[in-house]
Amino acid sequence: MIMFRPTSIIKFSIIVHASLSSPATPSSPSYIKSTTSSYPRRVAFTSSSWTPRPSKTFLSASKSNSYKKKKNPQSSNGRAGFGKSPPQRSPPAEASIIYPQLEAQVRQTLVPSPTDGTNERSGGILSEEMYDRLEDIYGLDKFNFGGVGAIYKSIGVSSGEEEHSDQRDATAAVGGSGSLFDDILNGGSVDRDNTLDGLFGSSTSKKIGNKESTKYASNQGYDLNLLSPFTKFRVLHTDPMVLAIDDFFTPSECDRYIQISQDCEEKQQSDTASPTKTNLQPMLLGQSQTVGKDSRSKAQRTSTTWFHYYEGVPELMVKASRLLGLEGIHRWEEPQTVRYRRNEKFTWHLDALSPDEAMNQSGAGQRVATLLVYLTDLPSEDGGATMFRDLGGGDGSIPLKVRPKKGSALLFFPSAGGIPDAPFDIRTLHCGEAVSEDAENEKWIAQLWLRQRKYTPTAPPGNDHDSAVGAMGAFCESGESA
Ligand SMILES: O=C(O)CCC(=O)C(=O)O
Ligand SMILES: [Fe+2]
Repeated sequence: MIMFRPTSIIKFSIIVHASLSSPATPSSPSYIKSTTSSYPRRVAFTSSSWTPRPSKTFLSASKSNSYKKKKNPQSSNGRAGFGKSPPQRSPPAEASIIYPQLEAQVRQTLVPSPTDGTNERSGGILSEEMYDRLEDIYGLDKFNFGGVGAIYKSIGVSSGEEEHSDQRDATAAVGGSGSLFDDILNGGSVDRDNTLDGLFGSSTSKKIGNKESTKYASNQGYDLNLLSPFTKFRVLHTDPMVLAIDDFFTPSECDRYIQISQDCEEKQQSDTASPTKTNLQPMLLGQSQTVGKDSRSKAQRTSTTWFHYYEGVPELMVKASRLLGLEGIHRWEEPQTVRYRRNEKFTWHLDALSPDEAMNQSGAGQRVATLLVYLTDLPSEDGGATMFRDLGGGDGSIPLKVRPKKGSALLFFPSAGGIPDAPFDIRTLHCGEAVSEDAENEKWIAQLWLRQRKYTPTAPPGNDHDSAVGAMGAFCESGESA
């Protein structure tokens, strides 16, 4: 069965190989299960209530025009520039069966990264253009707010007057509207100029008052500005943007995340403890359970996932929020670690949620950013790369393969920036390549998804964002976890 039809852009009768990675509270108290047999189960999702309006232009294409005034990284080397068609691509056969090739119009919006720019090398500084794109397309106006030679964007918390993204999100979560997704689901219309604001929960129609701003700021309890800035960016793809941040985690941070996950596995296997807010033990989920409450999203991955208390992973919460320039952590889903043993993988999927899932879960909305941190190194012969089927690497190779590099983070945006009025960017179709049978290391990643608005965690039991403030504060002060 054809699962996704990019050809039907206009009447977007979506058939999604539905969200494959949405977390869920496990339905069974037995957290360890090895049910890999039903892979890959393909289930069509058809939303009759959701029919985006026709659209003639592509968001990224229209955004592209403004960048022509600036230094266009594509023009210098004769590669496809904004608005031009990249070379024809032949995606891997396996993915084409499930997800047909992108339609020509959509392919035109793929803008590969330059091969000769400084951003290609690890250690490069993110260019002004990239900051602009992060702000204009993805709504991140304080991205990384620093860096040697980069644009300094401080996250101020003292005035009480500044309108922060999370504060706006909090407003939206308690009744603010005007978001693209609200609009799509309600069958209304949305002004193109408001689309990005809505997408990222930053509707200006309901501004938050000074009083609430002050309260929010003073409750924060940690200062992200104390962290030294990230400096090692690689722009792996320009549009849609895929970034690597090579100085995200230290090797010891990587090791600690693996260790706490493994410890928990041992304890749960020997039935000596289960996760509680006191022991902060992460919760280990079985394979098929990692992918959602609903039957649409079963068993696409053969890896194992742990859900962590926010409080138990302050490094991740602090660094992720600092990278994206967020005031608070309330929009992050449950932090996760994932282990892929030899031969394990995660098949082609989109991280964006189906519209109904996005509107459930306490109105948290769509997944707007995926951040994953590689906790182990895997050389190319060992497999385990994150692969983007329709994006090209800097050398023109397809698919774009991101090799796991210990401590390096990968950031991309599953929903904004694609086809206007569609809640996900189908160009970000990706997978976790199988780890080779004889690979030296297992592949481990830590992972976070950012939602449009405040998210209510469901696991481990009693998990909540606010409890992490103390641990995050301690980490910000000392640069080390407590
Ligand atoms: O493991 C990877 O490289 C990708 C993981 C992923 O795409 C996901 O968990 O959604
Ligand atoms: Fe994914």
